[in-house]
Amino acid sequence: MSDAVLVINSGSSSLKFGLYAEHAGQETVRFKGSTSHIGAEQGRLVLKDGEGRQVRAVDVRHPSQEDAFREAVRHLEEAGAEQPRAIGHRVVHGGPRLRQHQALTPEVLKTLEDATHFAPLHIPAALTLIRAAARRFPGVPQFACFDTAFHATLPPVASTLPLPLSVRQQGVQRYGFHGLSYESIVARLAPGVPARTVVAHLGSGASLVALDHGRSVDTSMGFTPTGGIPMGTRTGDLDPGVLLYLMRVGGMDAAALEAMVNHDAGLRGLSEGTSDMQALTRDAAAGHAPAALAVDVFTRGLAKTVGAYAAVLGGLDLLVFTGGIGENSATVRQRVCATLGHLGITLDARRNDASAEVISAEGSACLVRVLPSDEEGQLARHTRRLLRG
Ligand SMILES: Nc1ncnc2c1ncn2[C@@H]1O[C@H](COP(=O)(O)OP(=O)(O)O)[C@@H](O)[C@H]1O
Ligand SMILES: CC(=O)OP(=O)(O)O
Ligand SMILES: [Mg+2]
Repeated sequence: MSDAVLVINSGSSSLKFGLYAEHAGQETVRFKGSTSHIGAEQGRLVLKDGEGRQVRAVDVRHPSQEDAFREAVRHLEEAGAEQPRAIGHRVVHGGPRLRQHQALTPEVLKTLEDATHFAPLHIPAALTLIRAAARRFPGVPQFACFDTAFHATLPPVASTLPLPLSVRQQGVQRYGFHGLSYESIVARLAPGVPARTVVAHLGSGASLVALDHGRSVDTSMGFTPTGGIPMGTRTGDLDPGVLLYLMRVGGMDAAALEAMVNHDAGLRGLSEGTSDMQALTRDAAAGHAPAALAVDVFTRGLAKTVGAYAAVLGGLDLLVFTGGIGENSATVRQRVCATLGHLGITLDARRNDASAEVISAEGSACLVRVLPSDEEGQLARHTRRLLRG
């Protein structure tokens, strides 16, 4: 029987997946793929083999995550992938009772179902994928890895929201997300994780974490992945008075507000068009004022959070950029770092333009790095560990 582990990372608009085998105690990629723009008119499915060679690249239209999953499995099989021994799912939010990576038993599934109101955008999608995978691979054990698990180390001063006790007792608190991504960065830096590190995960969803010797001590997303810094289509933190105003004066109900703050806001709302950072930085450079404003609001939110976390950590030794924007946008990194000179950050422009692994200048008091997020590798490691019990 194969020892392959299939991992499924469903994000807000993409599905990333991978098949991993174990060689000399290390998880190695057999295949890795992604499908983008789920729900949009046109997306793209890309599949690569273990050597990074592209074995598939096709235009696709996937109305839902389930369609994307079915197609991903079809392409994997056509490319010669073996049947998985176990399946690991990234689950963004498990609510207050599911914070540890674990086997998906019927009880755990029920607990996840009961937590739907904690993350109505994420939990139903995760449940759909788990059920689709169970139908497609009957009898193959499945495991859930939660984005929130990494943030179990948040001290009460960071996890507590300033709300009455009766509300806090319901589990309304800061959970924090992108935990698998942060953990992959810590693993990459180990054993030399500097004492005072900030990681900025900048993808469709974006958040930052303050790491004290590699442990999460503060993070920008809160009760849901809608909070924190402004994102592609999400507001990030917002004066609660705005929501009350829109309910009273705009007549908006919970569903309308949920759609607005998650899908029509952030870069998309500011630019009155796209949420794609690559297009926005290009349009901003060409003098398009709404695009320039969108980039400015995004980078200012980022810089302010890095500054706040330097205060929490008592200084900063290392700043890491990761995620689609963090790994690719020299403009965003340059804008953020330009306002952080007082923390001892100096960028090397050439290295930044090349997205080199170290982009700070020689002699910069704070190191700045660009590192790839490896949520899938982290999923594979956890899944195999859990499979072995
Ligand atoms: N060269 C680039 N310059 C700027 N932004 C980029 C570039 N390449 C990708 N991005 C941005 O990365 C984001 C997607 O990041 P990713 O981490 O893949 O997202 P997801 O959260 O869906 O996993 C998009 O907003 C896209 O615009
Ligand atoms: C937590 C979250 O926002 O996930 P993603 O960035 O994958 O949408
Ligand atoms: Mg993501």
